[in-house]
Amino acid sequence: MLKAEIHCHIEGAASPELTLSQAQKYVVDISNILRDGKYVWSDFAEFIVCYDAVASLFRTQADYALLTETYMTELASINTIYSEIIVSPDHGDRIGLGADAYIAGICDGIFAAKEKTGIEARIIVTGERHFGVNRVVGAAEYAMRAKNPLVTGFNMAGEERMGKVADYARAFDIARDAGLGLTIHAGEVCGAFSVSDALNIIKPSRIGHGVRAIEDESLVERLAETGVVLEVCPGSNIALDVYPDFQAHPLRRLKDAGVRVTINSDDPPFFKTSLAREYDIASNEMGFGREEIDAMTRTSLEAAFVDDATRDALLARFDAYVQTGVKAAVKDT
Ligand SMILES: Nc1ncnc2[nH]cnc12
Ligand SMILES: [Zn+2]
Repeated sequence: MLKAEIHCHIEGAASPELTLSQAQKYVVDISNILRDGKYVWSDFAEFIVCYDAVASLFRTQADYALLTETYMTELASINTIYSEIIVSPDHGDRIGLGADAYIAGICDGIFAAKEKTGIEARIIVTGERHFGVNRVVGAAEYAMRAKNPLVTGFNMAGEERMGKVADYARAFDIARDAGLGLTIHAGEVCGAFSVSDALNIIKPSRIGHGVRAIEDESLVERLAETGVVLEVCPGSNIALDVYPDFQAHPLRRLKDAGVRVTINSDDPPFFKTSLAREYDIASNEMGFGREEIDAMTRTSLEAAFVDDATRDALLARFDAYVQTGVKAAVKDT
C-alpha cells in the first residue's frame, strides 16, 4: 500500500538505538530518559522534557543528516512516497549548532534519501510554544529569511496549555506573508476551544491533531464545510492518554462526518509506533477499508505543502497505483 505522512517531528523520529549511540558519542548519561531500550516519560509534560533531552544529543549538521536520512529511508522501505517533517530551529540554536547548520543537515538527509529511494519530502518549521512567544516569532522570521525551497510550511508545537493562540498570531502572520503553508497543533491536550481559536485567529489549511474538535458538534460541521485537514496521529493520542483505546478514538466519527482526515505517526518511537503501524491500526483496530485508507493518503497529498507540479506528480503516481489495485481486484473476481 502506498503511504504518505504530513506530521512527524524529526527529533521524535530518533530511534532509542540512535539516541543511545549519540549519547555514547557525546558521553552523556541518559538513564533518566532511556531505560531498557525505551523512552521514559509518564505524561505530556514529561514527554516534552524527554523530547527536548533527545534533541540535545544531535549536535552537528552530520548528526541531523544521519537522523533524517535514517528516518526517510525507513519510510521509503514501507512504500511512503511523501513525508513532511516538523523541525524546530530552536533545537539547533539550543545546542549551539545554529539554525542554518541544523536545517542544512536535515536537507542533506532528505537529498540523500531521495537519491537512494525517490522519497519526496518537505520541511515544516515549527515554533515551540513552551519556549515562549518571542522564540515562536523568531522561528517564523527564520523560516521567512531562509528562503529554502524545502521549507514550505510553518507550525506551532509544544505545550498547548501555555498561553493563548492569539499570543502567537504575529508568528503566523509572518509565515503567511512569506507564502508558507500554515498548520498548528491544537485540540490534542486542550479541548475543542483550542481548535476554534486556531481556526478563528490563524486560519490554517490544516490542524495538527485537532481530534478533540469531536467535543463540539458545530465545530465538526465547520471543519467538514471548510475542508480544513486534520493531521491525525492515533497511536500518539493513545500513548499520551488523550483517549483510553482505539475504539474510543474519534477518527472514524470525524471521517464519517465529512472531515478531511489523514494518518500520521507524530513521534513514532516515543509512542511505540511507526507509520506502518498507524496504517495497520486504521485497518485492524479502527475498521477502515482499503479504499478509505487510500482516501486518507490521497488527502495528505492534496493538503501537502508543495508546489502544483510536485503535487500533480505525486497524485498521478498515487492514482496510478490505486487504479492498478482496482484492475487486479476486478481480475481476481
Ligand atoms: N504530540 C506533540 N504535541 C505537541 N508538541 C509536540 N512535539 C513533539 N510531539 C508533539
Ligand atoms: Zn506533533
